[in-house]
Amino acid sequence: MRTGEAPVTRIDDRSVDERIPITLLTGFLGAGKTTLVNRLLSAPDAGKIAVIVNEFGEIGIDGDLIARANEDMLELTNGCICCAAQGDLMDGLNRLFLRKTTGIADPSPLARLFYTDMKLDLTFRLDAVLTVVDLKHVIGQIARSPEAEKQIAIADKLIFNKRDLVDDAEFADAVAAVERLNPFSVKEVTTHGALPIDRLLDLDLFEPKRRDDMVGAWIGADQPASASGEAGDHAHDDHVHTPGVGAVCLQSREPLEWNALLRFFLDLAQEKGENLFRVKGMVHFQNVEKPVIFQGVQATFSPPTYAESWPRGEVETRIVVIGRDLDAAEMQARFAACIARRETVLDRGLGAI
Ligand SMILES: Nc1nc2c(ncn2[C@@H]2O[C@H](COP(=O)(O)OP(=O)(O)OP(=O)(O)O)[C@@H](O)[C@H]2O)c(=O)[nH]1
Repeated sequence: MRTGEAPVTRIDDRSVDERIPITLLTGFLGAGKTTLVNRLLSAPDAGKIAVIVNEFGEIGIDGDLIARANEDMLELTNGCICCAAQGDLMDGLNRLFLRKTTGIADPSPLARLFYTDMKLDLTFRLDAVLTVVDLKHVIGQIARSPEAEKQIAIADKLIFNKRDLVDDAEFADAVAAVERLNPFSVKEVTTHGALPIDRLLDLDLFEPKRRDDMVGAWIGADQPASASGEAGDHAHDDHVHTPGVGAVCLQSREPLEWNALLRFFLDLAQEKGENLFRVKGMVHFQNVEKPVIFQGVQATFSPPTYAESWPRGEVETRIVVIGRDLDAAEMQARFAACIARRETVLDRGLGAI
């Protein structure tokens, strides 16, 4: 959905999603992306993976660094996934790993493509945006680079790398600095990108549809409330005015009204523009039993889908908004206006007459 367009609700049949999963790997210069990809490709259970190393039109400077450890590995050094999808290149391929060469690249245009390019959407699904974080240097990178902030803000999973280079105090400071930008994403801590394949691929964290067990993690519902920087029902004073990049979590146990929430997001997308990075929501709508997954990257929203069940069985709307200079108090006030008005006994009685 682009700003101004109404989304179409669709119900997914998860059992028949045979699209090729794409993992988008991003992270600042030298964070450890190549190291991680090398490890991944050497894993005996890696299967057939294509690695697209570059952004469009760039020279493949990293190509030689990626060890051809596995004969099933396919590397597209100047690849465009749209073109690749048309050839036999993709035959038998079961995974595609997209590795951004440039450490300062913004991953959001590509993520948005999955909402807007229907041809791409037929063949591929974006599994997750993984952002590698250099624990040693991330605080300086956040201070100097808006792109570094954005890469962290948009991540579905943050991979804190180079644990060997920081002591416990530096580690805690770095994690705190990153969590201020994106408190809700799933996290891993590692050295030299040494993570098992099942913690990197097939996570279903970008737009959870296939794995209900990931929905709670996707929306940060598995994390303690004190770490979440919530607005909504439980606003914390220290998160009400967050300059720079930050997250606001809106929550409500009362059901919401569809049109009002839609208006809320259309207005937010219009007002914030480029400064709105990511929206992830699991919404309890009036007269709808199942949770509705509602999410977007910048002003582009995906069609809402249903999840099968509520995390921990708790029926509660939880929407995470990540962006720059968000006014949590104002957002909370507007969000409160989206709560559906209760039908009173009298109203129902009158309706029956
Ligand atoms: N000590 C230590 N060094 C690491 C770790 N991970 C990666 N490195 C080193 O950090 C340097 C950069 O790693 P790369 O994997 O090339 O990083 P990258 O993100 O691909 O770098 P760019 O392509 O420049 O963006 C290399 O010298 C790696 O060997 C780690 O966990 N600990």
